[in-house]
Amino acid sequence: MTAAKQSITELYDLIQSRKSQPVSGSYTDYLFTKGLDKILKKVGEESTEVIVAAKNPDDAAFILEVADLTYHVLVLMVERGISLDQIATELASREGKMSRLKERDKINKY
Ligand SMILES: N=c1c2ncn([C@@H]3O[C@H](COP(=O)(O)OP(=O)(O)OP(=O)(O)O)[C@@H](O)[C@H]3O)c2ncn1[C@@H]1O[C@H](COP(=O)(O)O)[C@@H](O)[C@H]1O
Repeated sequence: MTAAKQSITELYDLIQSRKSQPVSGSYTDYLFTKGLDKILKKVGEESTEVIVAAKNPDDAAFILEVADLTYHVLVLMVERGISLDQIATELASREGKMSRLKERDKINKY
């Protein structure tokens, strides 16, 4: 497993454990206690921050905002009971579909 895959999986598992075994004072626990609307608000805010940072040449700021958004999306997935494997399966199912669509577009051009 690559470092990126491993760290996302580990973070997802940690977030999931915060849901099943709440740790008082934990930010993740705070989000789960507040509930879905609060998590959605954070995902919205963090998405906007990613958009703003992407327009700035400062890579460090952009990376920080993408990391914040990633964390909050993982919290949202755990809240909704969606696993990383379910997302991976959906992405994998597009592989063939996307190349078929590209082929169809090529054919339609001529
Ligand atoms: N990756 C993160 C992470 N990214 C961002 N954040 C928190 O997200 C918040 C975003 O900052 P904001 O200023 O937007 O929000 P805020 O004003 O602090 O809070 P709000 O009142 O707006 O909700 C900060 O408090 C960050 O600490 C995170 N909090 C936790 N994690 C990871 O989650 C794991 C579990 O953390 P705890 O649940 O806190 O133990 C740890 O390993 C952390 O690495």
